[in-house]
Amino acid sequence: MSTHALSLQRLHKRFGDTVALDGIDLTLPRGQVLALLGPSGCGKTTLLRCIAGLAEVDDGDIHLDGQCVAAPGRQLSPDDRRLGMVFQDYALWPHMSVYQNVAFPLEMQGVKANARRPQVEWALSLVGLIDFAERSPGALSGGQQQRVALARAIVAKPRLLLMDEPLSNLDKGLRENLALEIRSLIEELNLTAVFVTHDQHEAFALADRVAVLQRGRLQQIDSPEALFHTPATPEIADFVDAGTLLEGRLEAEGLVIADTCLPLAAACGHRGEVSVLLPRRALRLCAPDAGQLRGHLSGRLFQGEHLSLQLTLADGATLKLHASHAPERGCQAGVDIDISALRAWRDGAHLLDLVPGASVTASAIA
Ligand SMILES: Nc1ncnc2c1ncn2[C@@H]1O[C@H](COP(=O)(O)OP(=O)(O)OP(=O)(O)O)[C@@H](O)[C@H]1O
Repeated sequence: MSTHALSLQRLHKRFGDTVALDGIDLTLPRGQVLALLGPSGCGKTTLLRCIAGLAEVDDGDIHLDGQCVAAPGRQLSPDDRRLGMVFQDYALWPHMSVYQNVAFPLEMQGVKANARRPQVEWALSLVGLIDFAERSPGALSGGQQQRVALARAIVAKPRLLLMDEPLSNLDKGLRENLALEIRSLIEELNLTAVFVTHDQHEAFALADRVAVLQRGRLQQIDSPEALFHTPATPEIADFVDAGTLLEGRLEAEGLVIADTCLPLAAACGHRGEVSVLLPRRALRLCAPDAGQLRGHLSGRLFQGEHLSLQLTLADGATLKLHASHAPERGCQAGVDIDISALRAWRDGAHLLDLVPGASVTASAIA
């Protein structure tokens, strides 16, 4: 039997001329949570719908626990896939009580009323809503309604939990709390889950692994930490807000960014235009004349644990960095760069080795 709860091979899906999924391959081990992350229109909802059985694949196949549930000419119905689903807009039945909503999947499976009760009570207790069983969904807050949807999704002990933007209708504080609750529920029940989001914070908070989709293709699949610290392309770096992206140039003398040459400790084979990622952790605020780059503080946001800063350089480029102290907005400041933490690509996709660990001093280009 397959060790993977979910396995997708060469998945293709078109809508007329639009290629929604363009050859997706991925596997998900049992007990893991996978986020499908990407910009609007990248294909993440289509992928979730194909897994759920709500859309048919054109090519490729989908296996759940080693069982083929979708392939050209083979399409197991959603009910036969034994999945739990949570939708962005909760999708609760307004004319049914909370209890009846949660009991519904069991009823569909033909579980007798007296056998349903302990399972429904178990699911409602898990989401902290046992005292709300007789209420109608309309008499609950958004967060409570999403918990009911979660209880309904897990009540029949699905082999895979699918969630479509489960937190996006909730306000920030509630989103964080519910993310923590969902995460601990998933761990407690050892569930395998796939969820769709366009918000990297939601993906990072809930997932063990994050799959980034762009234009129907899987661009990178990694842990949240690896995705954030080692994005595979500038586009992904930009999407997960991994720092500042600048256009630069590799020359014999070193890496040129914002008219400043950062000498590399050893030569990098490539010469020419590059995209450079400067993660916040690579930039340290210092006195105006002490760093390799200098500019004025154009943004300064107090965020509790740190200040979130923007430093605009003479050429108009703006660096994003964090600091614990900073002068007021408008003041001049310098930035010290840890070149070993930078990433650079040529042609927008080919990662270059910038010689990690180099310690640099900068020289201005005339
Ligand atoms: N039923 C449909 N008919 C025609 N085109 C569709 C259909 N469903 C999706 N598409 C197209 O397929 C592509 C992928 O859509 P999909 O909804 O999967 O993207 P998404 O990443 O979930 O976007 P969003 O975050 O905006 O929901 C888009 O170009 C979309 O317009």
